Amino acid sequence: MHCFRKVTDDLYWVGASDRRIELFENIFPLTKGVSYNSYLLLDEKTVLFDSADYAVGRQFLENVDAVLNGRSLDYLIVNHMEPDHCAMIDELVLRHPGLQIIGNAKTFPMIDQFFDFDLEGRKIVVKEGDTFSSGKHTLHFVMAPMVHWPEAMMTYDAEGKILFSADAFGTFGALNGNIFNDELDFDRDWLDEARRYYTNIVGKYGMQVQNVLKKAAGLDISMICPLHGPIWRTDLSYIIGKYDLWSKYEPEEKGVMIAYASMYGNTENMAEILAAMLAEAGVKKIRMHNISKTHVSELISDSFKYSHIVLAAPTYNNGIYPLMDNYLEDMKALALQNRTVAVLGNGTWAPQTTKLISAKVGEMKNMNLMEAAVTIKSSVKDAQMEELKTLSRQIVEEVL
Ligand SMILES: Cc1cc2nc3c(=O)[nH]c(=O)nc-3n(C[C@H](O)[C@H](O)[C@H](O)COP(=O)(O)O)c2cc1C
Repeated sequence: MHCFRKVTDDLYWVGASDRRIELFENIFPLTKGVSYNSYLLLDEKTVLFDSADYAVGRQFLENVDAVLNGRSLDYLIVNHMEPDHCAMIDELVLRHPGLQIIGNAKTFPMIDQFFDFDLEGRKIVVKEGDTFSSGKHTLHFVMAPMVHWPEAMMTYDAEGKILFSADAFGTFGALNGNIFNDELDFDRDWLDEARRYYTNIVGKYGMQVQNVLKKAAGLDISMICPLHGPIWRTDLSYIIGKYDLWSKYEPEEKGVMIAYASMYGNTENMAEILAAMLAEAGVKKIRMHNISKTHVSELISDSFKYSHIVLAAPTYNNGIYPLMDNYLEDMKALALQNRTVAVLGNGTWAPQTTKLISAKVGEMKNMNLMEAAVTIKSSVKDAQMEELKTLSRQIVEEVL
């Protein structure tokens, strides 16, 4: 049975949520599930904006059928060809033989790659600035290349002042009946997952996001309909502001994230000592992670959030402890920049991590490596307490 919701007089949310999914993209743990949003416009012509993941296909189709209420589906706009939004295209074509598909020049080769149905006679190819009239509504197409796939685009409904933003402004998290941002407490319940979604999925493409934000600034937008998570119809500047910060790789908080790896507790002890020193000096925004227990997607999310990052790890077979190495590779791949980083290393016979971690951070863009790194041999002794005090003092001067 259907569970659609009305967005405006003639626009409906026909998406669905998945709370059974363990891993998004088979990588990212989802403790709160995810929603796949799809929107159906009942104008003189009927227009569907994107479809949904196969996992929620039945609910999605029931919602679409219920809103169509006997009408046929005339147009499908494919803003994004990632399978979590396009998996149902062939099913829609089967159910609505006259369906026309609107996409850009990069969309249709991908449809051919993912599906086997014949596109002949169904394609409407649009480019930047093109418009399409569904009756009362004029839809404008805004290309968003590499946010976060090459074919990504957005559709702007000038009458409703609505931006269908594809994956931009989306977040992890299933919807709970409430689909509008003013029906829930985004800052309290959603922001962390929104940041984790953005930084891990889109984070690498900050420059492309900046380009799209500039285009969006020229549009009169009163509602943003993303493909995941809540619809924005109030306080749009809040989420646009977050996207602006994240895509410029600017921290949200002046504070310290301490990410440590430790097998036997000695590197952990060094990290705890530094945290206590910072707290003693009045630093309130300190976030500690044992990276063996925290998923790397959360580490990335907090790395984007805080201004200062402390990395602590033991030496492992002359290299960096593997999970720390993986986290550093991810940080580099996602183009994190503009952070101040301090390194704490450990080793029992030939400590290498201080040097090796510093070298990896040095390969990243605009990273400020603090000189006051600390190396211990197996465990913290009095001499390193002094070095930790020096490092703590320097961090405190910058964050307070
Ligand atoms: C598999 C393995 C490989 C290691 N390789 C090195 C090494 O190459 N160089 C070194 O100095 N210590 C090496 N160590 C020792 C640890 O880095 C060292 O004991 C460190 O103090 C452990 O810190 P923790 O107490 O935080 O786990 C290795 C330890 C293990 C278990």
